[in-house]
Amino acid sequence: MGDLQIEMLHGKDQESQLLHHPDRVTVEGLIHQSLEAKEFSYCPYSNFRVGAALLAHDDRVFTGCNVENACNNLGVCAERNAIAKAVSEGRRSFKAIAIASDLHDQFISPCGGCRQFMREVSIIQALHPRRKRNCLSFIYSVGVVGLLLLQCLHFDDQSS
Ligand SMILES: O=c1ccn([C@H]2C[C@H](O)[C@@H](CO)O2)c(=O)[nH]1
Ligand SMILES: [Zn+2]
Repeated sequence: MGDLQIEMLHGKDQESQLLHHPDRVTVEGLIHQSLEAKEFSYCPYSNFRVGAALLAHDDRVFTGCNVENACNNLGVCAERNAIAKAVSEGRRSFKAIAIASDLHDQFISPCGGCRQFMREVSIIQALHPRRKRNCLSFIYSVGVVGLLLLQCLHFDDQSS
């Protein structure tokens, strides 16, 4: 992890100035855990391993990997698994999520279903590790939650 590089993808918008930015140690730990979670990926159909590490507001980390199924549409993405684990253990408020794949020169971008899930729990900071010229770098993406999925389904008063 010594050669970790940080690239900012977004983050200059006004709302991102108000966000809590995890410190470097936290970010490195989160990325590391997403890479570990990737090792558990069950993906015999796509052979595309994904791991996610989700940082809750109380600093607990919940990991998830993609879990595929012979019945294709039952497969679950890593991000959604991590979110479901965290919510089922009482967390609803999050600081950031790291998402790792085996892609080399590109970072992974969550699918529409995961964006809808992220929208529900207001995840707006995503860390996308990628390997580039033999060193691990990642994109630090900060955005406005509504931009995860334009005009997505949401209800404003479902705080309970
Ligand atoms: O952000 C993503 C993108 C894809 N996948 C999974 C779904 C499927 O199992 C495999 C190929 O799309 O990767 C994730 O878990 N997260
Ligand atoms: Zn997804």
